[in-house]
Amino acid sequence: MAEPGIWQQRLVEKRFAGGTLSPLDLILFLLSTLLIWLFLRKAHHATRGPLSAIPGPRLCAWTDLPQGYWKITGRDHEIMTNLHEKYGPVVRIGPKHLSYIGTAEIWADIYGERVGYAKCLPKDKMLYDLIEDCFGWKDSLVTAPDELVIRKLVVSSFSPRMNNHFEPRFKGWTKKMVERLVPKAERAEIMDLSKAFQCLSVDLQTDMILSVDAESLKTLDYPPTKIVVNGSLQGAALAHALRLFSPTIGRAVQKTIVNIPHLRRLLDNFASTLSKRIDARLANPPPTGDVLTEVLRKTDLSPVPISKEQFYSTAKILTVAGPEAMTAAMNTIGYHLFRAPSTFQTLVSQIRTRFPTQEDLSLKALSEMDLLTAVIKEGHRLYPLPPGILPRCTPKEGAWVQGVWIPPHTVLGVHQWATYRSESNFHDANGYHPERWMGDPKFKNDRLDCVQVFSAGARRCPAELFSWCVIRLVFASLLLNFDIELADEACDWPQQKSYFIWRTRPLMCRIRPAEKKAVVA
Ligand code: HEM
Repeated sequence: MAEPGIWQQRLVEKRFAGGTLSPLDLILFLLSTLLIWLFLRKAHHATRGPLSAIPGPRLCAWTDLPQGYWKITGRDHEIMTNLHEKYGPVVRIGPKHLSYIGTAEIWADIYGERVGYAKCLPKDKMLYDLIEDCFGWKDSLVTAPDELVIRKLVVSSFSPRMNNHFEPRFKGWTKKMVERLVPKAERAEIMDLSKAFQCLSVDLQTDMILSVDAESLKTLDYPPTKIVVNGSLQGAALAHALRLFSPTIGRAVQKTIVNIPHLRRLLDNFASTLSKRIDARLANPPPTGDVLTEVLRKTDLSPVPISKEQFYSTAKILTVAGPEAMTAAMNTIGYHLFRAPSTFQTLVSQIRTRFPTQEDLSLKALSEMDLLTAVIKEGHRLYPLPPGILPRCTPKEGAWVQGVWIPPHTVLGVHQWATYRSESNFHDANGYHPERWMGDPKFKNDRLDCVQVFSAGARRCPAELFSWCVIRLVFASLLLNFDIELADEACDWPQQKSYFIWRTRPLMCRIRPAEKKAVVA
């Protein structure tokens, strides 16, 4: 076949020679010129552009199709880890997409606050708008620009003072979880402990934020929120992949998916239940106060008004996103702890010695237990949420990362799974070793500060302290009251797929009353 340029030249020669250039010929000529120009531009960007020096699969420099495909497979975390092993700490995974193995400095460069231009790199709209579109959470804290006042209000609602204030409430809910598990333990049942984590998180957080009992622990089954989230994950990954390729097609597919009657009904019920709960809460302020009390109090003092829509969407996202993250965290912490008999036994004996009864558990005392802290950190490291990248976008001035100038409108981020499974950061990176967090000399070269499961900078998780308090209480309560072993059915737990967040597998465990039983007063 003749090259396109030669073919064009012939067309022009032939037509002009005969003096008969028809409108169709002219259109063909212009179209082919345009295509050639687009091709050359793409080729230049792929092979000579500013990102061309960064290694990666060749096809990725030309198109987003490979990374879109990886997202749909649910195996993005493993594929990316292999790519980093092959190409190094920075990989070009799309024409304008970069993935990094994190270090403390890289986290700060990408997610930290910057001086001189934007306060921090903005979130990539391709992903975050999708979350907003799917659930209709317009301008919530997650998608609002960073300087917005709403973030300050939410952060102050999760302050250390508020955590102390809420301690009795946290303890009340963990005790309720224990009470619900006692009959199962007495029958030595095999059960999905993940359901208990999810129910506790939903009930505790709905109570803490809206002073409403969501009643999930009553059934010990997944609440409707989980069904909606699980049902939407793969569809959202498909829409995201298509948006990378063509935002218009991606949006159209996403609209079709969310309008599938069954899913639409679930989403609508879910949205209206949440709205009704917020309305009811606003109509009847609770005497004891909750997160919303704090947000409302600060809103009154704020010089910048918060729109009703933003207020509602933020309250909704707090009651939904929180439990998902907490459940995923508790699943990985539990799974890894229960399959490490010696760590498990040591922690059990530390807890049962220090706290004779459930009532003796206290946040302060638990925060002093180094092994408990190490077990939580190691669980987070092995299955972080989200496992992939929290994508950020460089502004029109571009940005400097590790002394390298990254051009404008490049999407980049630290890949958590690849970072935490990298042997360059951790000795035996795939192994479970809580002792690496306790100064064991075997792990003296570990780069512990590259683990930032709550992210870093101005948009880091506002509920980190809260999450620590609740997770410590939950595990202390479980180990104090029950003997727990993983059931055979849990053997495929690690084969989880990730669609931005984990699609969690059941955590099947056999629970029995603790041999030296603690008193649930
Ligand atoms: C172990 C549990 C948790 C983990 C690992 C976690 C992790 C994270 C991460 C990595 C981010 C940054 C997301 C991004 O940049 O896109 C984030 C943001 C956020 N998290 Fe958490 N989170 C947890 C628990 C919670 C809980 C319990 C709540 C609410 C009650 C919560 C509310 C939020 C909100 C509202 C944001 C958005 C903040 C912003 O954009 O300014 N998280 N979280």
